[in-house]
This record gives sequence, structure tokens and C-alpha cells, in this order.
Amino acid sequence: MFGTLASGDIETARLRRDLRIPCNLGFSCGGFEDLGMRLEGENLGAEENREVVAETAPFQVERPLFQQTQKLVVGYALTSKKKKSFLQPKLEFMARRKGICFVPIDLNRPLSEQGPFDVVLHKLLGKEWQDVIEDYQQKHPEVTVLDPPSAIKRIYNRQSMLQGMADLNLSDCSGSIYVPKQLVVLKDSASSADRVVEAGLKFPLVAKPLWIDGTAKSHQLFLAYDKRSLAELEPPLVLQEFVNHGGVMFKVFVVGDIIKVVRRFSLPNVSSNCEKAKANGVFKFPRVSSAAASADNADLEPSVAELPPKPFLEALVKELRTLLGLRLFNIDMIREHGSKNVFSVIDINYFPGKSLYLKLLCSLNMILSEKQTNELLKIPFCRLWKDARLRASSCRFLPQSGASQT
Ligand SMILES: Nc1ncnc2c1ncn2[C@@H]1O[C@H](COP(=O)(O)OP(=O)(O)OP(=O)(O)O)[C@@H](O)[C@H]1O
Ligand SMILES: O=P(O)(O)O[C@H]1[C@H](O)[C@@H](O)[C@H](OP(=O)(O)O)[C@@H](OP(=O)(O)O)[C@H]1O
Repeated sequence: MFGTLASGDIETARLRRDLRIPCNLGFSCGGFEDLGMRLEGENLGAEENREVVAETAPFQVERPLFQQTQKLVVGYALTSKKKKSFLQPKLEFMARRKGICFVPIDLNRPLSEQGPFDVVLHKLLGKEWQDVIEDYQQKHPEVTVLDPPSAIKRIYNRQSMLQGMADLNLSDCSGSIYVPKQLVVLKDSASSADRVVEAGLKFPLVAKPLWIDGTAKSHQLFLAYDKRSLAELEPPLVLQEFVNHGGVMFKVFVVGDIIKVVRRFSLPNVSSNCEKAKANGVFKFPRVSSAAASADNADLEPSVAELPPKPFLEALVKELRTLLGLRLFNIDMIREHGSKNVFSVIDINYFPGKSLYLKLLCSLNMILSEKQTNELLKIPFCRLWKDARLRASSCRFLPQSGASQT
């Protein structure tokens, strides 16, 4: 019937309202869609724990209507490094309390014979695994795979990682985004000097391994100050213009629609380091912006430390999720020194570190709520009505017996 609601629809809407479940939590469309955007500055540690309680509580399905037995089964296939950092006993405990259980995927057995899973969470490298997970997703479209391997592959190459950024639609926003000029060197670093000049790249350059493969070596970066120093670098690599940014960078964590931004220390503006680095040809620098380098509580100059504007981040993340096809990632960005809100994206990571984990748990909890709601909605309306009457009568909202249904 056009323009009217059938009684089942009304009841569905009422049930959703009573359960306090948002209407568009499309489990079938991947579960992370339409979860409602939230954005925060980071405050790690105890603050995180407090947040997860606050965030997950509104999505709890209350028990009295039916006994809720639905669980969310998350199959995981992670590198040992990731497993160690992610599956901490505390996180598993919190998950279990919410009805989310993590089950290891046995890489020696066919994936389709395992489970059934509601979600597959993976961070493993290699073509073999990519084929396994692609095949599985085709056969099991109902399972939320975080994330599609082809999308992950794209950001494990520092050239393809930043492609398409220039075309993002951010025209109405309170900030602008760029990618530093860069050049790929596949072999023979010495001869790359001419190409650097031809491409108009200005020194100093940040030299980054082309491939990110989870090893420490793929995160070993150098600053190259002149043409001569390029010969010392080992290809394949990307040479990227250094952008002065006042020594602070922003890590924007994304879990579906949830955004969290943190401030971390970074390399200082180059002028202060220049002479020392020149003496060594290239300057090999450590992981300056690791989780230990939080600058959230540091006393910094506001023009450097101010977080990127919220509407800008929301628009950027929306565009990037479409461009990249990822739901679990972080963007590393820096503010061009002296500018108000001109940013460069310098790196994107898939399923990154600790700052993301509790947010991920919140999102899994929302998927579970959706699953529970779907189960409830499958129950015939007459049974819902009967159960409601039973509960109401025991609460004396309805006469004990004999009342008609109309
Ligand atoms: N173009 C750039 N201009 C200025 N500083 C840069 C640039 N690229 C990288 N950096 C500095 O180097 C750090 C590491 O760079 P990047 O994130 O690209 O490397 P990574 O090995 O992928 O790091 P991560 O540990 O985040 O994965 C940045 O946090 C920043 O301090
Ligand atoms: O904890 P933060 O600062 O967010 O750092 C992350 C890095 O940014 C990521 O690059 C690491 O993952 P990769 O090694 O897959 O790039 C990622 O490694 P992980 O997979 O061991 O968590 C983290 O080290």
C-alpha cells in the first residue's frame, strides 16, 4: 500500500524505538555503515576505558523481552605482532562481557569449514591469504570482512596509497588537503637525482621504502638533503618533499563512521637540523611519531597544536572511505607550517595501533545489537504481542485475563 504503514512496520518501528536501536544499522551492508559519526580528541589510557563504557551503553539491547542469547563471533587472522598488541586479556574480557567472542582462524584449514563467523578481522600479508579471503567473501557475502584485501593492498604501496587524494571533494570545507610531491625510484638511486630535478622536487626529501610489509625495515625512513646523498639509498623507494609542520602531526583513526584524532610529536622543521644531516649525507631517523610520542597533553603553540576542524575531518574521512574502500584505518597528516588549515597527508595505515582498539570494540558491539534486533524482528508479531501481554500483566498494566485483543 503506497503511503501507508502496515501494522508489522509500525510494530517494527516501535520495537526499534523501544530497544533504542538506530534505524539504519545495515548489518547486511557491512555493519559499519550508518553508525552515526562521532569525533573526539584523544586522551589515551584510563580515559579510553571510560569512553568505551559511555559509548557502548546506549547500544545494549535490554533483556526482559526475550532471553538474548545472540553472540557475535569474530574470526581473526593476525600477524603475531598484531595479535599480541590487539588481543590483550583485558580487551577479550570486555568483549566477552558484551557477547563478542574472538575465535582464531586456523590457516591450515579451509576458511569456509570454520566458523560460522559474523565478522572476519584480518591483518596478514601475502597473495595466498589475499586469495583465501577474497574467495571466502564471495562465498559468504553475509560476513563482514574487515577489510577487503584489494583495498588493503593498495595502501601497502606508498605510491598507490596516496593516489586519488587530489580529486577528493572537499571544496566546502574549512581546510584543504594536499599530498607532498613525490617520486618513485624502482632501481638505481644514483640516477634518480636527474629525475628529482626534472620533477621539480625540492630538497630535503624524505626517503621511504616503497612497500610496507609489516617489517621494521619498511618503516626505516631517511632524510636526504642533496642530490649526492640519493646514491646512498636502497630502492625501491619513494622520495617525498619534506613539509615543515612545526614538529606535530595528527593521526586520524577511523572505524567505520567513528573518528578519533590524536596529536603526536614529529620531526622538527628542517632548518634546525640541516647542517648536522648534511655531514652524514643522509639522516636516518627513528619512528618519531609512535604511540609513545603522544603530544596530546604537551604545552604547544596553539597554531601548531590545534586539531584539524571537525567538519573538515568528517568530510575528509567520508571521501577517503569511499576512495579507499576501507573501514579500519588511520590517516597521518601534518599542518603546513604557518598556514591556518592547509594539511598534507603523508601516510595511511590499515588496522593501526592501540588508539583504535576500543573504538573497534564499540563498533563490533553495534553490529551485535543489529544482529540481535534482526533476530527479534524475525519472531512473529503474534508472539511479540503475547510476550508483551505476559510482561504487562505481570506488571499490572493489563487486566490479568479475559481482555480482548482489540
Ligand atoms: N613529507 C613529510 N614531511 C615532513 N615530515 C614527514 C614527511 N613524511 C614523513 N614525515 C615524518 O616521518 C614520520 C613517519 O613517516 P610515515 O608515517 O610516512 O612513515 P611510516 O613508517 O609509515 O610510519 P608509521 O609508523 O606511522 O607507519 C612522520 O610521522 C613525520 O614525522
Ligand atoms: O600504534 P601506532 O602509532 O598507531 O602505530 C602503528 C603504525 O602506524 C602502523 O604503521 C603499524 O602497522 P604496519 O606495520 O602494518 O604499518 C602498526 O603496527 P601493528 O600492526 O603492529 O599495530 C602500528 O605500529
